[in-house]
Amino acid sequence: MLAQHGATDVSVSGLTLDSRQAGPGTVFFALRGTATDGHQFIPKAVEQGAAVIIAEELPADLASTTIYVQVADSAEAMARMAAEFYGHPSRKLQLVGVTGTNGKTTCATMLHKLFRELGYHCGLLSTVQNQIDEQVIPATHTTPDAIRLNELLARMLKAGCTHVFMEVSSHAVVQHRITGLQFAGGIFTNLTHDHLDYHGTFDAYLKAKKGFFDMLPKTAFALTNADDKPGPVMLQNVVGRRESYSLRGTATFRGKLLENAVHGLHLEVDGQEVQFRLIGVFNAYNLLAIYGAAVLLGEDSTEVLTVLSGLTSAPGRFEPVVSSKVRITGIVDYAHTPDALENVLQTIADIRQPSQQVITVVGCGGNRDGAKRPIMARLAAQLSNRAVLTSDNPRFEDPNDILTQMQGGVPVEDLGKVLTIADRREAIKTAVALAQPGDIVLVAGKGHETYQEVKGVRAEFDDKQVLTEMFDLLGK
Ligand SMILES: CC(=O)N[C@H]1[C@@H](OP(=O)(O)OP(=O)(O)OC[C@H]2O[C@@H](n3ccc(=O)[nH]c3=O)[C@H](O)[C@@H]2O)O[C@H](CO)[C@@H](O)[C@@H]1O[C@H](C)C(=O)N[C@@H](C)C(=O)N[C@H](CCC(=O)O)C(=O)O
Ligand SMILES: Nc1ncnc2c1ncn2[C@@H]1O[C@H](COP(=O)(O)OP(=O)(O)OP(=O)(O)O)[C@@H](O)[C@H]1O
Ligand SMILES: N[C@H](CCC[C@H](N)C(=O)O)C(=O)O
Ligand SMILES: [Mg+2]
Repeated sequence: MLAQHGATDVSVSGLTLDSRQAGPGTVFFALRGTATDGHQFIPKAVEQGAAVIIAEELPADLASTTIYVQVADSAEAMARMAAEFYGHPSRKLQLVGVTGTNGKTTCATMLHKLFRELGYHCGLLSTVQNQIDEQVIPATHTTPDAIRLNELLARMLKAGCTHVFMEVSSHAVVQHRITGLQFAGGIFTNLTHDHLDYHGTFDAYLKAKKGFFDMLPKTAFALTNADDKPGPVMLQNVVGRRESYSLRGTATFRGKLLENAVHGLHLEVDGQEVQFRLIGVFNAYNLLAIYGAAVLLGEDSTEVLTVLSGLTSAPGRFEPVVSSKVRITGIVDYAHTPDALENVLQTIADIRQPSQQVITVVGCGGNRDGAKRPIMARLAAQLSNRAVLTSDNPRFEDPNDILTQMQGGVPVEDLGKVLTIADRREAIKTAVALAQPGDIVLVAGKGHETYQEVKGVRAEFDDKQVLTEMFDLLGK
């Protein structure tokens, strides 16, 4: 705290970072955002009855009935106060965070399913949804802001949860959303190209992820992917227990790929042969991470593998869509980064029959990292027999501008394979019409999402539903 004006004792009814939510008795935190500066809204929060204002800079005119506290970093102060206000729920839970470019939702969701099957009450905080046991609480972010996060953890604790599995996005680390939490463990999946619009450089992105491991206490485990180049970096100077998993070399948890087939992965894990329902080498890594974390949390390795072998992945992650009306296999996948798209297309190449053609529908989100657009289009064109470039969530950008940037990445020799159709429904329809019996249509980028966001408006759109509709149409 740098300075304080006003009374020292006050009863607080709630915390908020948004002046529009401020009411009598609330504490309003003025945050410097990316679009606007919360300090501008201090008068509005006071007008709405906020009892306390926490800010990096105080206004010249101070209201006599309000307490003003000046701090060096409002976001950090908010996170610490939120943990305190909600009674530090993280200290009474086994809280495990998963970070990395890809695989967070898969690992967190499957850990939640696993621990439910093992008989625990547990919470989940993920991109797809938050959960208390099977009760679903909609999610707006991969990692909620510190106030919502601590509030959810407190609810989970009250509901009897012993374990909580959560995704830790790089935005969350930088914005102090997880500051003040006590983790029992941290998992690193991998680090590849994404979010460079926000972090500026790959190095800054790496540092953001590393920030999570640096805050782990001595009692926590830090479990990293030894086969991913930045993996070992995550463990540098970590005070917690340093653990790793690998498919290739020495590590705490070792796996060996025996078969990657259409019916699932066959792996040897710590000397035990297991058949899993998930497909793709990338999922072998996810499974090893989940297994390792469960063992580090004290579970029996054989029991963990037995339960894990029967589990399916998170919604919209390599999810098959089939119809009795046509002999085309649809796959809906949330691949929205170059690495994810390459992995998914490589997985399809590994498991398909030579006669099966692959038709890929893909777009890139607006108001997000533009540098990944030409790369994703190139990968779609090179690794598929046909590709239909389309819109993802254009947000506030012109869909045609995004598509022009994507087209720029298609190699000249692949141009003949590529169609561009801005309307996602039409794009899926065209891909299905191009497919011959036996072929595979991959619809990438939106996975579980049930909307398409255009100019701030979310219209209903579900890749799985549209694919099914198109299959039915073709089958008529
Ligand atoms: C880029 C980013 O992370 N933005 C987040 C950030 O918003 P911001 O910095 O843009 O906020 P701002 O609009 O500039 O406003 C600044 C402050 O003024 C306040 N304000 C604003 C208007 C007003 O009338 N009154 C008022 O008090 C705002 O509440 C805010 O506290 O802080 C907000 C409050 O926590 C978040 O909702 C918002 O997430 C936006 C919606 C978002 O799209 N975030 C994405 C990029 C994100 O966080 N993604 C990651 C996952 C990424 C991954 O896949 O790895 C995630 O964890 O979800
Ligand atoms: N371990 C992995 N390595 C590389 N790619 C992966 C891995 N796991 C999943 N993927 C791919 O990335 C996509 C997103 O996976 P998932 O949702 O689990 O990641 P995430 O890290 O939660 O993503 P987000 O940052 O958007 O929340 C999947 O649909 C799949 O294509
Ligand atoms: N967590 C990612 C999700 C991207 C999903 C994709 N469908 C898009 O809208 O760009 C992000 O916020 O960048
Ligand atoms: Mg996620």
